[in-house]
Amino acid sequence: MADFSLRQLEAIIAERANSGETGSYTALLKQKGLPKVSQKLGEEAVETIIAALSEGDEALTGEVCDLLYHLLVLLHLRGIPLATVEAELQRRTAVTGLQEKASRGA
Ligand SMILES: N=c1c2ncn([C@@H]3O[C@H](COP(=O)(O)OP(=O)(O)OP(=O)(O)O)[C@@H](O)[C@H]3O)c2ncn1[C@@H]1O[C@H](COP(=O)(O)O)[C@@H](O)[C@H]1O
Repeated sequence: MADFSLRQLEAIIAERANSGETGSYTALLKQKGLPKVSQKLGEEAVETIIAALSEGDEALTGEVCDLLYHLLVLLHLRGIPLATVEAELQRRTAVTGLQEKASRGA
């Protein structure tokens, strides 16, 4: 269990999204399309914020799982591999967050 990674969940999502199985929530989400997945991601983000501010660790962990799952489904629908996100995060480790913000001209 400790070895489980987001890469493995990404692979499960890809397999289930393309399965077309009626019992698959991932396949159902894919069928409903990017607007529905984006809406769900927003809902899960709000639920995560509420849990962070007013609920216990177990509830917050559950909401973070829902959030990460829907984020991975969104990336799948947009055709962006998790490896691309990881590569960008790795690139950003070369600078501090404030330096990165300044480089964007913000
Ligand atoms: N990690 C998840 C995961 N996290 C959350 N969810 C689903 O996300 C939904 C969020 O709950 P909500 O109450 O907000 O949504 P809802 O009311 O069901 O949906 P709406 O009516 O709002 O559209 C629930 O149906 C959860 O089951 C997930 N569904 C699937 N996975 C993973 O994806 C794999 C494949 O799932 P299937 O595609 O269903 O086989 C599973 O084995 C899991 O590993």
